[in-house]
Amino acid sequence: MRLFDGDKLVLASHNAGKLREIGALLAPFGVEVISAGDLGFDEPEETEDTFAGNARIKAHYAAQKSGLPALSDDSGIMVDALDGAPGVYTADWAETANGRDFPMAMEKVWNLLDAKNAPSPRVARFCCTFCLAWPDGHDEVFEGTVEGHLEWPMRGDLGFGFDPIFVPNGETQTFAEMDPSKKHAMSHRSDAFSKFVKGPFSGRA
Ligand SMILES: O=P(O)(O)OP(=O)(O)OP(=O)(O)OC[C@H]1O[C@@H](n2cnc3c(O)ncnc32)[C@H](O)[C@@H]1O
Ligand SMILES: [Mg+2]
Repeated sequence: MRLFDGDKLVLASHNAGKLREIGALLAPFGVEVISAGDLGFDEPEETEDTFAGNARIKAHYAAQKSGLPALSDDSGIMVDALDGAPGVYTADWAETANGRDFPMAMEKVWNLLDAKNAPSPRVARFCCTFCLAWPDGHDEVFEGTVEGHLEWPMRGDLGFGFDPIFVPNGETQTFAEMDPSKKHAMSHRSDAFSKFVKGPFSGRA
């Protein structure tokens, strides 16, 4: 049985970094991928306070509009000494009147940690929740994490978002210094993707 009619999947994200990474993860599966932006879809409001809740909003919105299965990614960074912030609100912390400013958001996180005299290592984890939604309204959710800590100053210009200050456990490079294939091997996104592959994509690689 084919899981997707025409093997076409909408990626319900407007984040170029995520689209690049999910596209690379999906590449071996022979699925035709089209992004919500390519289809001219706007971004639904992310009104939930959980990764799964917002992932569901984005995936269902794209599945309903396109009539195709849609895969969304809601993600963020949780810092232990900030009680899990910015978490679900990671993108919001970067919002300015002129668009998103991630260096500013990273500096804000670091300054808050300094203000609290948070000890080192400043433990943090990236979380990623995928939602695969079908036009008939059902969905599946897959969650992934990667543990690590934050370092300052920012290092590296690969990756996106908070990558320049996140060092995964057992590594010395930030995600932004790593070759993308190395980040793929250990990231929260690849952790969620491995569960996705064991589900709907089982046996297809
Ligand atoms: O909602 P979509 O359109 O998918 O794109 P977004 O950028 O708004 O994505 P989120 O709402 O999920 O916000 C999560 C933010 O967390 C950050 N983030 C998520 N995964 C990351 C990663 O692998 N590396 C660095 N930062 C990441 C990134 O800055 C995102 O903007
Ligand atoms: Mg978003």
